[in-house]
Amino acid sequence: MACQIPKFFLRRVCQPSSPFQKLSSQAPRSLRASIRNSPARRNYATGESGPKPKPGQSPFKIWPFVAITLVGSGAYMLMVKNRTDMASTDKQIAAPKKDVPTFSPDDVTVIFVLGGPGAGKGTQCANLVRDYKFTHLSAGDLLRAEQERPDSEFGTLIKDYIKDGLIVPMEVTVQLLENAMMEVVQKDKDRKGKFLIDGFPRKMDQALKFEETVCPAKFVLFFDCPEKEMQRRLLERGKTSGRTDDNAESIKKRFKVFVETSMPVVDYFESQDRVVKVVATKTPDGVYKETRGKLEDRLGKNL
Ligand SMILES: Nc1ncnc2c1ncn2[C@@H]1O[C@H](COP(=O)(O)OP(=O)(O)OP(=O)(O)O)[C@@H](O)[C@H]1O
Ligand SMILES: O=c1ccn([C@@H]2O[C@H](COP(=O)(O)O)[C@@H](O)[C@H]2O)c(=O)[nH]1
Repeated sequence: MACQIPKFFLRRVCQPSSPFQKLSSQAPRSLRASIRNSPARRNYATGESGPKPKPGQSPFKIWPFVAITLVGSGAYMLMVKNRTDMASTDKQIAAPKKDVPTFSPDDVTVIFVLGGPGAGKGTQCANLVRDYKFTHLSAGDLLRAEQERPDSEFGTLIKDYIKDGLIVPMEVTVQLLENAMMEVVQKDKDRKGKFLIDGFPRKMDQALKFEETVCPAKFVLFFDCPEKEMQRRLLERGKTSGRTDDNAESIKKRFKVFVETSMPVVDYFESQDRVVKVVATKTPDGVYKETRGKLEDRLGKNL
């Protein structure tokens, strides 16, 4: 079970190092030496200097220490109480945890579509929409649309994350996906219930959150393509796409995030036998043939 540590405590305790730790370990030797050898330090460390006590008088005056300790403890307890109250207020503000996902997997089919940047996810999703009446929801497209929405409070944040190929905090993306699914389910009776969620989940927290609160997925459709080919495709696409992340520098960052953050998600689903893998190096038609065949095998008449 996860350890329940109050957030304020974590924030304080998990700082990598205090300024003082940094100072003592990273400061130049001369500065460190001058701290070690200061007169104040010598005084407490050796007891060599200072006035001598009278006979029968304790060398230490104890009351100032007792007073400082009592005042200090009182202040600390007050601070802890204050922070605890703040933490419980946070909990009241946070959205209530849902007990069940919004959509049941009995009514709604969700297939996550993953693969590196430029592997051909969008291209193959378009084919599947045409032939099997899936609804295609690209997490990247939804984020780009939200970024452009005039009243969005997340516009700038999304813009910065996308440019650097980073994963936008999951709450934003999961909510955008849930809203889009709800809209389709409520409006379009024909298409209700069959979703290709493209380019998502790219990070474990997204995967867990989505399956817990929105809908458990059937499996991941994974397009496997080497970086060299993906880079070639993206640079070609970059000539006309207008995307701020289809350039050599952003592509490099996106590949790194894909390997370090998104591949563990594929491994997680693989460990549950929930990955359908397609080789994505052939022509678009060749890739589609394999995709179709494997989906028919897996879904049968539900495709
Ligand atoms: N099998 C393929 N062979 C060659 N080019 C392809 C193939 N599939 C897609 N492409 C081209 O590569 C580019 C990237 O394809 P696509 O947009 O489908 O990839 P993606 O995985 O959705 O990318 P991203 O994750 O960046 O959104 C496009 O210009 C597309 O036309
Ligand atoms: O779940 C997601 C999906 C995407 N992003 C960000 O969007 C860009 C572009 O995604 P594409 O799928 O290539 O259109 C991606 O690099 C991320 O920065 C995200 O944050 N979370």
